[in-house]
Amino acid sequence: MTDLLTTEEYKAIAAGLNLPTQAFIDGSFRPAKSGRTFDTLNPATGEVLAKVAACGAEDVDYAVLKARDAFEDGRWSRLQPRERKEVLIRLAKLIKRNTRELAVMESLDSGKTIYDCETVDVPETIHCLTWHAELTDKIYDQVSPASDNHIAMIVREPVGVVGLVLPWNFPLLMLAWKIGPALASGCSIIVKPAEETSLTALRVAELAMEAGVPSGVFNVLPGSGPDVGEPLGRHMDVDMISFTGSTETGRRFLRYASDSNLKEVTLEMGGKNPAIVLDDADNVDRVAAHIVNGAFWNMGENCSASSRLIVQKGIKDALLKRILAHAREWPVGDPLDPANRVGPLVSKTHFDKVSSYLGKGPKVLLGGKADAGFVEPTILDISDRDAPQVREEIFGPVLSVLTVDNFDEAIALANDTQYGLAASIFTSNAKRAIRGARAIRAGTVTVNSFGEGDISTPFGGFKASGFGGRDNGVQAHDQYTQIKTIWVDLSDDADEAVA
Ligand SMILES: NC(=O)C1=CN([C@@H]2O[C@H](COP(=O)(O)OP(=O)(O)OC[C@H]3O[C@@H](n4cnc5c(N)ncnc54)[C@H](O)[C@@H]3O)[C@@H](O)[C@H]2O)C=CC1
Ligand code: BAL
Repeated sequence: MTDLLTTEEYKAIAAGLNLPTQAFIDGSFRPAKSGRTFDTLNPATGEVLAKVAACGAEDVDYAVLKARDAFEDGRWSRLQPRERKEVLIRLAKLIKRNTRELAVMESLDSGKTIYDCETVDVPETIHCLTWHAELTDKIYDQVSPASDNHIAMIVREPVGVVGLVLPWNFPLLMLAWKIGPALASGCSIIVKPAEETSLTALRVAELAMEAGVPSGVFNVLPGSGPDVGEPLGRHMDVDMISFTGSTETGRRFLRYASDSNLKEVTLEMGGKNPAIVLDDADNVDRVAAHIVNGAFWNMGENCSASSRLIVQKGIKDALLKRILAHAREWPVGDPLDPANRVGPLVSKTHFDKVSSYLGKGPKVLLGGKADAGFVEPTILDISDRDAPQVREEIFGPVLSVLTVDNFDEAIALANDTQYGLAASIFTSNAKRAIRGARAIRAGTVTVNSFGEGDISTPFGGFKASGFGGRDNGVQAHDQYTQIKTIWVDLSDDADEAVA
């Protein structure tokens, strides 16, 4: 980890940034064909950071054409895996060399704290790209035991032209989660960043060219969901979409695919993630620190945020006391001040949505205030299990506390949601921990901790949280490859037939 700078030093870097604002297609920056732009704002100040190209269907068509050309002529898709690996490792190194610039750009554009950008987002982006690069030449094809008279090879081939549709909560890291395995697999990509946060994806595309990714392989189209996401989702020459965002928009991508060419679709969507704390949990202070981190990290703008604390009544008072103490240690304020852990929410629209859940109904144990884009870490004690704060994904720093009598009730409540992305369970009883982890219907369950795992472990959801594949892990490469079976007849008859 690099040493953090002072706020003044970060502001000086911010003032000197050269922000990328145009679309990146076929190896160069260019304006939208319509000439239109949109304002991207700094959520901490509300000021316009830059005017970014507002792409549309004609830009999508052009980028798909270029990505298809690149894919078919093999300039990337048919390189030796070892060669792709070397280029991607160079890209990871270039990102590392530009850590400070990317961290500040990310913080300005999204409101994420510079502390998180420098210590998590940029380093994890580098780690993710390096990991997938290293995997490129270590994945083997298979030979089936089907028949002595044949060789039946099961080979992986890149899917083709893929659209990567990104959210705004981890702009760089979600970019890395998708471009890492997509590029390693040999696909050509069209990235559609969230309109709130286009800048770092554009800068990474430029760095990818510098690293040696050939033109046409890595394209970035900033613009709105309806203007860019929908034409990409409906395009007849896009082979696959990998999406992260809301469940509502995820459903749309399934419709786009079924209305067009039945492209493959993988969806990583929302969550209403439970953290269960049983009476026998060890080290209440440590549990409290995990709960607070799970709920408030990244302003709660996290699909796997622990947004429902399900606590057994015997431990509730002691736990809440420690949770309140930890939560008070999360300073809110200027995201370029490295002491702050909570910055502004990403946009006015999102701030209004999160604010609408505060102050109505449930008992407020902490926080509850929202002002000028910033929302205080808020803890609500709730008895109504159908309250919107219990049912809906708030995607802000709001923790809902629900009290239960026993283990079975806790598991039932944990599963009483349309979502199934992540969960945690805190207990000193190993059998209950495993039984609970198996019983919770979620893609990732952490025991006695909060976390999303590691780049080596697959990430995705059950139920309305996920569809069609996993990010991360070796399994991420499954998304971006097709399996083909090739039969070779070895029998003498076959030779005679050929002769
Ligand atoms: N699972 C996750 O990581 C995320 C979940 N969310 C949830 O979604 C809620 C709404 O946030 P949004 O930014 O509106 O999410 P969203 O799902 O609408 O946006 C995600 C991406 O989809 C694109 N998109 C939006 N509408 C589209 C359309 N009609 N066709 C094609 N593409 C489209 C957006 O431009 C963006 O790139 C949040 O409050 C949160 O609850 C939001 C972002 C990430
Ligand atoms: N937490 C990483 C995935 C997401 O929030 O979308």
